[in-house]
Amino acid sequence: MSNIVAIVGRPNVGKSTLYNRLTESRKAIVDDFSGVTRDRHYGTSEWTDHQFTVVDTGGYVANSADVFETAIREQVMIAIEEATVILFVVDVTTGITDLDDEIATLLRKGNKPVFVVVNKVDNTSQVSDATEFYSLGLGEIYTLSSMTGSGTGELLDEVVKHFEDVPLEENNRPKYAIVGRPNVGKSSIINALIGKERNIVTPIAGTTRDSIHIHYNQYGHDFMLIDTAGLRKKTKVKENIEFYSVMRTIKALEEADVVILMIDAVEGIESQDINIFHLAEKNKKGIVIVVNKWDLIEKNSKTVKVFEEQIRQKVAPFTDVPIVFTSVLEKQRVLKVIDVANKVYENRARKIPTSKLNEVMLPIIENYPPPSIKGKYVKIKYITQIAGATPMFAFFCNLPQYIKDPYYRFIENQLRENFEFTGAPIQVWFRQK
Ligand SMILES: Nc1nc2c(ncn2[C@@H]2O[C@H](COP(=O)(O)OP(=O)(O)OP(=O)(O)O)[C@@H](O)[C@H]2O)c(=O)[nH]1
Ligand SMILES: Nc1nc2c(ncn2[C@@H]2O[C@H](COP(=O)(O)OP(=O)(O)OP(=O)(O)O)[C@@H](O)[C@H]2O)c(=O)[nH]1
Repeated sequence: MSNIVAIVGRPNVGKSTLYNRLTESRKAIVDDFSGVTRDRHYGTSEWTDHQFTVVDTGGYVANSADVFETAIREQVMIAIEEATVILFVVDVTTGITDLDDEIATLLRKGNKPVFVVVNKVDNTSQVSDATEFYSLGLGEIYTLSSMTGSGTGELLDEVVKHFEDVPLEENNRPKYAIVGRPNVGKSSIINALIGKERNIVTPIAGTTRDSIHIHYNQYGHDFMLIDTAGLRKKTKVKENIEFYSVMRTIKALEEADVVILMIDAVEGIESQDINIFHLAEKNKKGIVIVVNKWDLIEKNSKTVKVFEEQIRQKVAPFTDVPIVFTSVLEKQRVLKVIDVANKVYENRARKIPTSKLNEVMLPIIENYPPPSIKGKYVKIKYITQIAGATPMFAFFCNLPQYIKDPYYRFIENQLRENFEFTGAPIQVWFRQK
């Protein structure tokens, strides 16, 4: 089950700074991905063996003054519905404002754990000022400085206590999540697949508000579809549609084995799509990209190639991902999506016997050994696939610390060229032996 920590609060209290602080351990990985520096309001974080997703609501609020209070109120409501834990950020330098009071009222009515985070407590002399925030009526307060990071550890120690344990698998059927921005055609493709049977499908497990699991068992296929469609009716503020769908998407994505990311052919791949892609990649999910509404595109013999190249450029470096062009409206290639998702599911579960792995990879390494550093040579002795849900490989060698990024990439590419892992993220480690 996913654990989502939502950061709420009025503007300028330091939500983004806290968000950056909480996700910064991952920054090095995130920075590897080119082209996604802005518009990133959610990321993964870790604390004492717990992994969770942090969502910064701040970035979603509209600039215009007349919608923003409505927007913030709505966001708090969405956070109450969708998050595991809510961090309510307030500012010690301003004290309690009217908007803080209003947010507190909503949070008191909600049934989710709320942590009052009194930010900008940069030195101990401000700690006593923070006691004012007890009057919000939300229990314990946590003073911290997002700028320096002091106090975040104490907060996270308490936050992780509210996380749900990973539940037993509800079954071992493959789980495919259909995700994508609003209006891209998620409901349409699910309807095309399930047709009238949809009506007799009942949501499985948890509340009806959770993402809906649909059991698909036709034409020799047996899998679960996780549906994130149909969220638009719930919110009035345009920006919150995005926020809402992000929360749902994170949940669906974490539950899935393969993520079917739908992109609108007319709008092309946008930063939100790329963020979802990277989130799926970081979570080691299989990925299929579906370019829908292909009927609306004027095509010539090169169009598919051009589209594919543009998409691969944007999602780089993980480009070994299948792309299917569909028109759900004209029922084109809808079943192909499922065939491809099945293939990716297989690829993600693929196990290469150690003997085969060494037989193929050792000669390649022999021909292109890691470059020597300061006259020292890395000698790779043998390779083995590590047991797990996703493809992971350990390369045993004398000087693992001398292996640099380009060589990791080379090895990954060689694994992909010689074995079939299309759509599945691969992890490669060099280990001392
Ligand atoms: N002194 C001090 N300043 C801080 C701290 N955290 C954030 N700030 C400052 O407060 C200002 C607002 O911080 P943001 O993180 O952008 O606030 P926000 O809540 O995300 O704002 P919106 O995006 O408008 O919702 C910035 O100038 C930060 O540098 C802190 O711990 N101490
Ligand atoms: N031209 C064209 N229109 C499509 C296609 N697929 C879906 N649409 C239309 O796009 C609109 C949105 O489709 P939905 O299936 O509701 O999109 P959604 O992704 O479920 O939207 P949310 O519920 O907001 O998340 C509808 O009017 C569909 O008829 C397609 O392949 N071609």
